[in-house]
This record gives sequence, C-alpha cells and structure tokens, in this order.
Amino acid sequence: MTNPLISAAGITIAYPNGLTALKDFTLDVAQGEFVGIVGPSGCGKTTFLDAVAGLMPVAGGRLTYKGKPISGINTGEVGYLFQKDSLMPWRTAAQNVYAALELRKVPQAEWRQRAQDILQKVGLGRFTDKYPAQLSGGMRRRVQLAVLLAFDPPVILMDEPFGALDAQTRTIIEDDFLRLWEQNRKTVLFVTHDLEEAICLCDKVVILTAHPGTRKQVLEVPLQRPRTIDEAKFDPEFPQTLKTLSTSLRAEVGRTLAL
Ligand SMILES: Nc1ncnc2c1ncn2[C@@H]1O[C@H](COP(=O)(O)OP(=O)(O)OP(=O)(O)O)[C@@H](O)[C@H]1O
Repeated sequence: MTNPLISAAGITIAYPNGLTALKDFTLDVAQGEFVGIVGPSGCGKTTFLDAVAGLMPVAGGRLTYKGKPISGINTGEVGYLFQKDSLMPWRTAAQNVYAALELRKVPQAEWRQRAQDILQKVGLGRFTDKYPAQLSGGMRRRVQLAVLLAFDPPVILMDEPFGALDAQTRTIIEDDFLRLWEQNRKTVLFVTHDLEEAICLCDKVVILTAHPGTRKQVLEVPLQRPRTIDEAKFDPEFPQTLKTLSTSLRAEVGRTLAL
C-alpha cells in the first residue's frame, strides 16, 4: 500500500513485566479504511490499539502515523472508544460532549447548540440534560459516540464498543454508526470478538494468532458499500466470508486453550 495512514512494520510490544503482547506484527491501514481486528483472548488486540494511540511504546519494529513514528500520545488525531464506559458520571450527556468541544477549542458560546446537534444525530435529542446514570447502556454508548463525533478525530479506535449491548440495541447502534461513518469515512480500527459484526462493518479483517499475537491473515470483506447490517447479513458473499474467518480464528482459539 502506498502512503498508509497507519503502518505497523514488524512491531513487537512488551509490558514492563517482560510479557511480549505482540510479536513481529505487520499491518498497513489506509486513510478512510474500516479495519477489523479479531483474535483469541489475550493475543494483543487492545495492546495494538493502545500503541496506535501512543499509550504503549513499541519495543521493536516501526509503528508510524502519516509516515512518522508514533511517540507519545497521539492527541488530536486519535479518538478511543473503550470497552468500558468512559463518561463522566457527574456531567449530563451535553456536558460530556462539551469536554470534547473544549478540547477542540470550540468557542464556549457554541457548545450548547453543537452538543444538541450531535446528540440529535445519535438519536439522543431528548436526553441532552440527563446524567449517565439516568440512561440505558445503549444510550450511554450513544453519548460516547457523540463525544467522539464532537472530538472529530481522523482516526477512531474502538475496542469491543458494542459488546455489552443486547442484540437488538446492538444492531441499531451498528447501523447508526455505519450511517455516520459513511458521511465522512474516518479511519477506524475496530476490535471485536463478534465475527459477524466484523464482516458487516469492516473493509478488511485482520486475524491475529494466539499469544503472543502476530498477523495470521488479512481477509478483504467482499461486500458493497453503503450497506446496512441486514443487507450485509443477507448478502450472498456473507456465509462464505464468515466461514473463512471462523475457521481461521477457531484454530487460534484452540491454540490459546491448549497453552
Ligand atoms: N498492563 C499489563 N501488564 C502486563 N501484561 C499485560 C497488561 N495488559 C495486558 N497484558 C497482557 O498482554 C497480553 C495482550 O493483552 P491484550 O489486552 O492486548 O489482549 P486482547 O487481545 O485485547 O484480549 P481480550 O480479547 O481478552 O480483550 C495478554 O497476555 C495480557 O495478559
């Protein structure tokens, strides 16, 4: 790939206790690409996102953003949606969004309107002044998406962002996210254990080996865009893509369990 936005070339990442989380991992991500990352538990998926965010240094190989080595937190360029709730519970939905607008140096006089518009976009127009504790899990995820939209980073890192939601809420929020993504096609790195979700959302899916994680395979998703979750699941290419991905991953999960 010429001029990838993010490039990992044979990177190794180790924790201070000496544990090697990722080994000789290589991946190029183009601007605007939606890339899924799957692999057995503990193979280093989160560690890779942390490294792209600049939260973890690489011990070997080269990890670059726009051609320059990532050193230190990639502030302003990268937004991170964690597995866990990262909302400030003492602030309303709108006030959580304000924090991102403040970081983006949006004049304070515009915060209210901007936050309202963004919360409207994620389907929370009537909940702007509710606190996280007054919202359902799905709604809290939407507020976090709103915070991300307000921050408006070129790269979005998502670590099992919808894993805790019930199946129906999850499909709705995935569809909403796809629709929003189509509007500006940010670069997305999306970690998930759900292979169907990976296929429905992503352009390509990287499969990592069992610990220490390295690249096993990259699968291009042969589905058209724009697409909804249902359109993806009923696409004639879907079953074979799922089978390929599932077979490849199962072998690695088997290795993890045998460790
Ligand atoms: N702070 C830490 N210190 C030491 N080792 C860690 C730390 N965080 C994670 N690890 C180890 O690094 C390896 C990779 O962890 P990581 O969280 O990146 O895996 P993962 O693929 O995201 O797992 P999961 O799918 O279970 O979330 C694991 O063996 C884990 O135990």
